[in-house]
Amino acid sequence: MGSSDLMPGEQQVSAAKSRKVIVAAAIITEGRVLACERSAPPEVAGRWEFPGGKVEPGESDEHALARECVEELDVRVEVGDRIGPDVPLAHGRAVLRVFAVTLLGGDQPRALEHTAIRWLSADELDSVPWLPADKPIVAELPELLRRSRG
Ligand SMILES: Nc1nc2c([nH]c(=O)n2[C@H]2C[C@H](O)[C@@H](COP(=O)(O)OP(=O)(O)OP(=O)(O)O)O2)c(=O)[nH]1
Repeated sequence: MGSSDLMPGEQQVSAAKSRKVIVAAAIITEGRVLACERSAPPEVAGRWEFPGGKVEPGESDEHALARECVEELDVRVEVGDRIGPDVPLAHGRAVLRVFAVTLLGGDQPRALEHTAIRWLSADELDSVPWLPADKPIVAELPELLRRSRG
């Protein structure tokens, strides 16, 4: 059955199911968040983001996030609350979903896939060129960072 055979409500459910979710981690430690400079592809290289990637079929958001943090930064993490809304990407075919994350076991991130990584305080959030979709998430961070200073 093609999507044109579906009733309008069913089409919405079908669209939501096929929408890819990109999960990303705002890793927060002592009032700072980890920002990562993309190395590829060329159209986004040099822009800054939160580490993360696509949720694979059958995988939970939390599992995908933990997997990406190991692959990209070689760190173990505990996944906390969502930050901000789902942000539409790629003409609505994907969404960016960001979670607050903390490091486990004293692990220290290493840039295995990024050009550079940098810990930013609330006052430094505007010092890097974020990917456009990250801006509404970054706007939520000053409050969270102040609270994490303890
Ligand atoms: N990881 C990540 N991707 C983001 C952010 N903001 C944003 O617009 N994106 C976009 C860039 C990419 O088009 C897409 C994620 O692609 P990706 O290369 O990180 O993930 P992937 O799972 O396809 O790749 P990989 O980890 O398997 O190499 O989402 C962000 O903060 N973090």
